[in-house]
Amino acid sequence: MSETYDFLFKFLVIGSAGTGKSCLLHQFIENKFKQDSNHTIGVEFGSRVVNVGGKTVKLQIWDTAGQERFRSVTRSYYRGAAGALLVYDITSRETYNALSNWLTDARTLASPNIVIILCGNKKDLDADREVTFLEASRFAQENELMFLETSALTGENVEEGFLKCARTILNKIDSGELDPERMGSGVRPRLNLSPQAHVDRTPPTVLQFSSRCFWCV
Ligand SMILES: Nc1nc2c(ncn2[C@@H]2O[C@H](COP(=O)(O)OP(=O)(O)OP(=O)(O)O)[C@@H](O)[C@H]2O)c(=O)[nH]1
Repeated sequence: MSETYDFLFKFLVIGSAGTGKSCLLHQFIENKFKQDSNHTIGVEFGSRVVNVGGKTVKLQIWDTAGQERFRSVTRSYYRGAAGALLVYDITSRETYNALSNWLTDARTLASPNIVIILCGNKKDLDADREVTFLEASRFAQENELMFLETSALTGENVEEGFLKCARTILNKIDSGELDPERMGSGVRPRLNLSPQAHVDRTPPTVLQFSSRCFWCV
């Protein structure tokens, strides 16, 4: 018997190299810390079905490489994303300073209405902190972003980050602000899932320089 989900959301994980994007995705999908994480080459992909506000939502998550040399490849995956985790490392001011550029890319290449949650990752390394919670929350407020500090290592706030973003998108659909039928909305309503839908967790997969995703055509 096939099952259905209410919505399919396209998500991005973006931010500078080494901020912990792949580890956040891995923690969200596999529920454990990814040991020996290497730089992402191009993009990786993972998915998980979640229940948010009484709705079943499949999140299709594209984890992009942070290194500059992959920028042209990763940019081609932005189009049609409904939500994004914008990640910096609380122990690296350099990654925080780069946020404006990432934000511009997301709003230009994905959609001006993309729902973005700012994640200050490596919260467990508080002793090495270079960015305060207060300044990052101000940045978030000024740029209309949600904000959380996360730790892919301990799992703190990781689930919350993805779910908060999904919940906000659902609220926009409910209020009529986001039309899921519109091309490029990053949302697809009611599609059939495989029979194992209730446990569907696609582990992160490396998609090196693959052709464009189906959302982008
Ligand atoms: N202490 C701590 N280390 C982390 C955390 N998240 C990631 N790391 C470490 O940070 C390094 C980079 O993590 P990745 O997930 O590969 O970073 P990335 O952002 O995907 O990097 P790129 O693929 O190059 O863009 C690795 O050594 C991880 O072990 C965290 O929450 N806490």
